[in-house]
Amino acid sequence: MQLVTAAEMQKIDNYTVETIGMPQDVLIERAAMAVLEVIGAGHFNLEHILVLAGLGNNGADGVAIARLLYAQGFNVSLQFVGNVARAKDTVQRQLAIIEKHGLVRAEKSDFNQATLIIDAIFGTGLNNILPEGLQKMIKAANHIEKAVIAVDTPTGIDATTGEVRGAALKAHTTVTFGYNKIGLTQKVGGYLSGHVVVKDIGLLTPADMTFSQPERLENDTTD
Ligand SMILES: NC(=O)C1=CN([C@@H]2O[C@H](COP(=O)(O)OP(=O)(O)OC[C@H]3O[C@@H](n4cnc5c(N)ncnc54)[C@H](OP(=O)(O)O)[C@@H]3O)[C@@H](O)[C@H]2O)[C@H](O)CC1
Ligand SMILES: [K+]
Repeated sequence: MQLVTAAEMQKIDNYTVETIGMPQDVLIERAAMAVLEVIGAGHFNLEHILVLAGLGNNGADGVAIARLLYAQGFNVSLQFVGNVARAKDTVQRQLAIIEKHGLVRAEKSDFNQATLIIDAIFGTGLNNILPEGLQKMIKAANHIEKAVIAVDTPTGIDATTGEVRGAALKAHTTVTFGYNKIGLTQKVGGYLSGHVVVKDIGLLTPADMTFSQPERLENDTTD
């Protein structure tokens, strides 16, 4: 199994979009469908699903997940985390589409009401310590021990090192795209990621790609 850094994953993303010509929105849709497969696998109480979406492509995945759940008749709430005006265009497009589906974003959510939280706040683009307010929200969410499915990475975990950037959501399951990330297998990231499911969403890897970590053989037990 090949483990990758955040930068290596972003290089593969960019190659797939820029060189291969796969539209980003298609990758976002496939990422969302991959998470729905895990949500629907029967291990979670789906009575009230709360999706937390951030301002980057991780958030775009989250809004698409909320839309797919809503379209299938689930009781789903969507809370945007951050300043919508600063959101990437991928997120803006997803928000416009979900609005036309009739789903109105929640301004504030009571985590206690949710039976499952979908963490789509930050993924491999995390590049700094989390804002204070978000750290508080994450610590409160961890305290009530709700079931959390993390999209790509648990928010607050550095995808390359596994270190915590101020605070990090504890996930029951992490659905990560393309390759597993080094940060989901070591340090606190190895613990907070929970059960990691790697999903293929159609990413192509450049033939000349070099990785910082050697590929581990499937039954390789070395740490
Ligand atoms: N692998 C793939 O092909 C696909 C991945 N997808 C998803 O995309 C994310 C990565 O998306 P990205 O937009 O690069 O980053 P994030 O969504 O993780 O972060 C969003 C932006 O937030 C800003 N940021 C980062 N850290 C902080 C912080 N500590 N506090 C505040 N803001 C922060 C940062 O913006 P800057 O302007 O600061 O650079 C980030 O850009 C990946 O994880 C997948 O979920 C695709 O959707 C599907 C294909
Ligand atoms: K996330």
